[in-house]
Amino acid sequence: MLPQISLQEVSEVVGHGMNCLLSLTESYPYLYYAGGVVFAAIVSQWLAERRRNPRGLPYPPGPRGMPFIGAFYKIPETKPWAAYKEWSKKYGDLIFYKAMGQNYLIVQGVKEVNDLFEQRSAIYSDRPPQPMATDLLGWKFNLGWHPYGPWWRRHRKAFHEHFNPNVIEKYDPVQNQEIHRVLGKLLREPARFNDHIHNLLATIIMKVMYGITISDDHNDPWMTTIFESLQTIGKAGIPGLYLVDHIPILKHIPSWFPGAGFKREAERGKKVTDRLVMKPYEAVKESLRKGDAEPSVVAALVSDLPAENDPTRAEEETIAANIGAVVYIAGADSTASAMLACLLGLAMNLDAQRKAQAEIDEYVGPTRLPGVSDRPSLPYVDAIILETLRWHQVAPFAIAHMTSEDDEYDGYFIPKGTTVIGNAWSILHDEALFENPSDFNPDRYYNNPRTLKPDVTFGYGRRACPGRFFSDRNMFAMISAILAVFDILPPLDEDGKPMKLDLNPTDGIQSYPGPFSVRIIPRNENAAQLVRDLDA
Ligand code: HEM
Repeated sequence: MLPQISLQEVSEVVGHGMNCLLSLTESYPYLYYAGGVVFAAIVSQWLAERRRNPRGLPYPPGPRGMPFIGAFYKIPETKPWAAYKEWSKKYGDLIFYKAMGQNYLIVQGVKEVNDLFEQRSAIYSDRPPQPMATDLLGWKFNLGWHPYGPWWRRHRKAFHEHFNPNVIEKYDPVQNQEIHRVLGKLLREPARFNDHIHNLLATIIMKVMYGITISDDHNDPWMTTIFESLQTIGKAGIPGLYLVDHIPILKHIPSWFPGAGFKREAERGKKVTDRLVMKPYEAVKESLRKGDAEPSVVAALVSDLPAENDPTRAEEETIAANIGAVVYIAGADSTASAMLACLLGLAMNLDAQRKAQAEIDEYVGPTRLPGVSDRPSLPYVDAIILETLRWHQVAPFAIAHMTSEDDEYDGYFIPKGTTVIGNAWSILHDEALFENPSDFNPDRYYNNPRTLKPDVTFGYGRRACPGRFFSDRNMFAMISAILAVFDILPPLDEDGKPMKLDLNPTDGIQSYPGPFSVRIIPRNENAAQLVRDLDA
């Protein structure tokens, strides 16, 4: 998934951007020409769409807005997933609008999601171009932003070989070792649970991918590079915030050119991206040369590379390095966000917690932790995972898809190049499908196969998250282990009464539960001793 940046921030950036643009046009008249190019592009897009839609089919319903800027100013700033759900009362489950010359389609019904993303996946699997992020800042490595085509397919295949459900069992030893460590940390420093959970996922992924152990130290050099690169991509990760996203030809202007601040910004950021992708990759290659490499995905990819003189070698090396970097970027914080939501939900529903603990006590007993092999006997823990993924959307809008052909659906015209956004939140909070959808209630999934599973939380069609099996296995191992030895309780107020908790998810491409605290307390002395023994 992606770094967190809220729409509030986006709108501040855009507002600031507009002011800057106005002052820039005074200093750099070529921006008037750029404005002219945008204007011409909008007009030619309009003419082309009329030509390609000879029967004059309407667009799906939606806010129409003002000439040229379209409905840009109507795009909801906070909790847009809930705002779009409100819009559906007026427009239905398919909402279309134009903003700054770009077409947007919001899809928020089970049927529409299935009809478009799944049944027509051949034309609903592209991504909107983001020249600032991919070409200039070097985030081309991220398969999540690759255009739909052969290069994406080769990355996805390489990824799948190492993360499909039949092979991920091999990562269990790393996962379990790190879970034992984190239980020890939760016992010693329960108030820092947020840091521990983030660090746990980062550690598992760096070990699995590169065989690299990161330290708990905030200055760990690997973590510093990752953090810096997330900062550089924060703004550029939002498609359309930079002029160059609208006029890609601007990427060729030299960085010394007046007004080309974005090019200088990109040059600095690109160096960080190169470090992110190449440094750990080179470290693995070096360890392989010296013969002391830890087993890891990247070590396996490097070992499988074609011979030095093979013409495909360079491309295969790029794919190996790219896969290494993308797993951290896509996998660490997303799973951490879901894990934190789970802890919060459990603290809000002690009854659910007791049911899961009773199940664990009965089938696993007090002398060991549950493992993935116990899963068939622990259906309530499974219900907790499903409910967590339904209740809190880590990526409420997934990553935007784009149509690669014109389409007709239900009597409407959907042009090629439309940005298509699935609203998983709206589906998974539909009162017609889920009673009291804002409640964290795993009972709705317990022994109830008819309840809609939260699959859309992992995205759609051919672009659906390829890391979901790994993440699911991590979540089961972590949640069952935590529940076996700890109670997760709400904080107490001054009078010693449990405080009310709330999910209050953050805005952004990637969403986290709002700041909260819980008390994490060993269930009994036996459980505390088990944690100490495992962490020794
Ligand atoms: C709870 C955890 C996770 C959630 C909720 C999640 C969710 C998502 C979503 C919504 C997408 C976009 C799908 C679309 O565009 O339709 C996605 C893409 C992706 N995810 Fe995950 N993810 C999680 C964990 C992971 C993990 C652990 C990995 C790596 C091991 C991973 C790797 C990826 C990759 C590589 C993509 C891009 C796929 C493509 O564009 O073809 N994710 N994820």
